[in-house]
Amino acid sequence: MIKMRDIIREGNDTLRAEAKPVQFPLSETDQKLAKDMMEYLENSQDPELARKYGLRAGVGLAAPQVDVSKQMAAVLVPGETDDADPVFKDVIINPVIVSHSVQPGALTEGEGCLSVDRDVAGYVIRHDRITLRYYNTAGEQKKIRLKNYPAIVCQHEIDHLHGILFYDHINTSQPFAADDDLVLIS
Ligand SMILES: CC(C)(C)[C@H](NC(=O)Nc1cc(F)cc(F)c1)C(=O)N(CC(=O)NO)CC1CCCC1
Ligand SMILES: [Zn+2]
Repeated sequence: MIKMRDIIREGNDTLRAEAKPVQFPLSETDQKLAKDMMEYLENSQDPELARKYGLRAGVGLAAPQVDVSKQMAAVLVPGETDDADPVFKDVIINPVIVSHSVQPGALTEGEGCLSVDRDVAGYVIRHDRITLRYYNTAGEQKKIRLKNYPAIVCQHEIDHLHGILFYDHINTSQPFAADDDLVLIS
């Protein structure tokens, strides 16, 4: 199972590398990686297991964060209540944002990252809505439209595949600058 010690932190060059596209059909190794990454998110969102193994509760994890420079990321956005279905759950492979809203969106609380052990305040300016094309582990091509929180999570993970970290999108001189059409997502 993936533990916090397997997650690389700022300073590790893999976090700033351009990840390689994944080949299909998935190798045994890549299948296991996809499974392990999703299992990390599931375990980390279970308070008992998170405490037992010292896991930070995560909604997304990209392969470069476990030092594998491949275009693969697990996303698990939970539903409102414990028994509700997840809002979005999949391993996105070779993802491409094929279109997006002109309108920007940002989390009101800013962002953090499993690979960044410090707080960086400010609005992380992203697209409020995206159309995402990706392959799942079965090699099926998917095309989905996401908005608000799930859209933010997927953009955060896709950034990791291109060596981009969340604070690269924060306005350094005015971290909380917001033009009037910015959608603030809570
Ligand atoms: C960095 C961390 C604070 C752990 C962040 N979690 C989070 O924002 N809240 C959260 C956690 C849950 F488990 C369930 C839930 F609904 C909300 C996160 O997982 N990430 C993922 C990451 O670092 N991927 O590389 C950072 C988020 C910032 C915006 C999108 C992803
Ligand atoms: Zn991250």
